[in-house]
Amino acid sequence: MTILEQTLAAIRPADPDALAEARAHQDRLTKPRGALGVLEEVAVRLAGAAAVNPPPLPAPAALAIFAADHGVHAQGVSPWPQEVTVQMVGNFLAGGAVANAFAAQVGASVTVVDVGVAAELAPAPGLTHGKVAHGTADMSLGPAMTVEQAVAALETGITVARDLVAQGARCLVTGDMGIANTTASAALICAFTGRDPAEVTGRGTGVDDETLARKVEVVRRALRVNGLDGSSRSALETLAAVGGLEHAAIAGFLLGGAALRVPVILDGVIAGSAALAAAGLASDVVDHCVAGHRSAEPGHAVALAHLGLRPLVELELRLGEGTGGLLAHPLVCAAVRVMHEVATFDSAGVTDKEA
Ligand SMILES: O=C(O)c1ccc[n+]([C@@H]2O[C@H](COP(=O)([O-])O)[C@@H](O)[C@H]2O)c1
Ligand SMILES: Cc1cc2nc[nH]c2cc1C
Repeated sequence: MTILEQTLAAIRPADPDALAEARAHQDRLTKPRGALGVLEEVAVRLAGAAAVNPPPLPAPAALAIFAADHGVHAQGVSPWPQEVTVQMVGNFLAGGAVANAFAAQVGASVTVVDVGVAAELAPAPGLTHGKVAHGTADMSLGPAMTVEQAVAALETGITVARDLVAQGARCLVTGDMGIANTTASAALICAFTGRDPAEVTGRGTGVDDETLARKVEVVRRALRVNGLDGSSRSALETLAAVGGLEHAAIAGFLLGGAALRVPVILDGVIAGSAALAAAGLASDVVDHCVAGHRSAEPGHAVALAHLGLRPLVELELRLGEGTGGLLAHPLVCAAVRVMHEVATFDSAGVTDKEA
C-alpha cells in the first residue's frame, strides 16, 4: 500500500463510547451543566477523536507552514508579487513573522515545508524539503496539478504529520504561505460545496474592487475549464485541478494527524478548503479537526459550515501562516484540562441540584 492508502485506511470516526463518557463526565463537574459553552463540545469531540475520556492534553503543539506558489498568479489575482512567498519563508526561518511570535506565545514549534515554492531554497534548520513542483500551473487554463503531483504533496503532508508526532507533538496546527492561494481556496470551496464564485471569493491580502471582480471571473473560468461547474469529479481530481500544492499537503497533514488520532487545529481559508478535499478522501477526518478561527475571507465560513465545524476565535484575522490556529491552541488545552483537573460534585462535596 502507498502512504496515502495506508493513512486513509487507518482513519477512524469519533469513538461513540468515549463521546458518551465525556458528555456524562462534563455533567458531573462542579459547574452548571453547559456553563463552559462551546469548550464543553471541544473537550467531548477530542475525547471521541482520541477514543478515550479524558482525552490526552493536546500539548505540545507543532505548527507546520506549507509554502507553495500558484500559476494563477499570472491572472493578476493578488496585489503582491510572487517572490513574497520565498521571502516570507526566509522570514519564518529567521523567526521574524507573526506566526513565529504567536508560536512563541503558545509554546508551539515551527516547521516550514517547501512543497512547491517557485524559487530554489537552500537547506536551512527548520526547513523541510518536500518540493513537488516549482509552483502549480495556471488553473484558469487547465489543471493546476497532475493527480500524481497532488498525491505527492498529500504524502508530504502525511509524512510531516507523522514526523512531528514522532518528535512528541500532541497537537498539530496548520499553516500556509502562498501568494495567490486565496484564489485556489475559493475554487476548491466552490467545487466541493457547489456555491457560486461570487459568494466565496474574497479580498485575500486586500485586493481592490476591480481585482476582486477579476478574481471571481478567474475562479469561474477555472471551474469551467476543469469541468468542475456542476459535473462531479473525484475529490483527488478536484484537488489536483484547482488546488495548490500547499492545499494538498495540508489535506495530507490533516489525514496524517487523524490516522494517529492526534488532533489538528485548522487555521484560515486555506486550511478550510484543504479540509474539504481531505474530507472528500476520508470523511471521518473531520472528527479529528478543530476549527481554530474564522478568517475574514467569505469562503471560510462556507467551508466550515459544510464541514460542520464551529470556529473558536473570530478576530477578523486574514493573515494565514497558522496564526489563527495558534491563537486557538490555549483554548483547546483549557477545554481538555478541565476534564483532567476539575472536581466532580461528589468528590468536592458540592450539592448538585439534580441530586
Ligand atoms: O488564512 C486566511 O484565511 C487568509 C486570508 C487572506 C490571505 N491569507 C494569506 O495571504 C496570502 C494569499 O493572499 P492572496 O491575496 O495573495 O491570495 C497567503 O500567503 C495566505 O497565507 C490568508
Ligand atoms: C507580507 C505578507 C505576509 C504573509 N503571510 C501570509 N501571507 C502573507 C502575505 C504577505 C503579503
